[in-house]
Amino acid sequence: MPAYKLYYFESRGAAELARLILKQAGQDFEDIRLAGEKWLEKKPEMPLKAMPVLEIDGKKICQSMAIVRYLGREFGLMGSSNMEALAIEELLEVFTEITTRHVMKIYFEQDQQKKVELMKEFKETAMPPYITFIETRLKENNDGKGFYVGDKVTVADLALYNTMFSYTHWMGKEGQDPFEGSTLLKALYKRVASLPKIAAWEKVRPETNM
Ligand SMILES: N[C@@H](CCC(=O)N[C@@H](CS)C(=O)NCC(=O)O)C(=O)O
Repeated sequence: MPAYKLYYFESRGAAELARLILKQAGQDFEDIRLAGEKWLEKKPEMPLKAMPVLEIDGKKICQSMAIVRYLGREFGLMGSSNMEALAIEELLEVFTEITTRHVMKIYFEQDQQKKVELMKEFKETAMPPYITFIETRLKENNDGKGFYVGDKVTVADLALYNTMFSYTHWMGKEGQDPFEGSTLLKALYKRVASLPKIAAWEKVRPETNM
């Protein structure tokens, strides 16, 4: 097995899905969290002067979603067929779209009142079509009672858990739940959160705002 080092800031952010995959796979890795001066010292060594970066036996690889797909394939978490892999990748793209189209704008809004209004609009207008889509896909597999695809956990389930955790904590501070009423997704969230390796990680991982 190669030696893995995962470099990121002191947050879940764009690195947490990779961490979850490594944890679910039971794979040792160095979880290197850089801040301030330490980041500035290391930055020149990073391929695109940004993180996350996964170092595999000394080779530094960037781009969070490429890292996620690589780790998913490496540890058998990208489904059991090309069709399952397609559904997983489709979901990953949905989350990327939600982040770039909606979440970034809200996150960087400086005016607190405007921010809360944007969150409300996000929950009431932007999210429902995505939730309907994800629930429809989920129902196509075992009527939504198991995992997102197939009969075992994949990167799709970890991504759902990760996104739901992040949005719920972030918007929960403003009394908003973007997944309100999504019983199927909430049930899947619980199934993933109670996987022994994920539950163990959630207990010990550093608590961060994002
Ligand atoms: N497309 C890249 C984006 C990487 C990126 O922009 N990372 C941010 C943090 S999420 C960063 O390192 N910014 C540089 C800095 O803060 O100095 C990915 O998905 O990995």
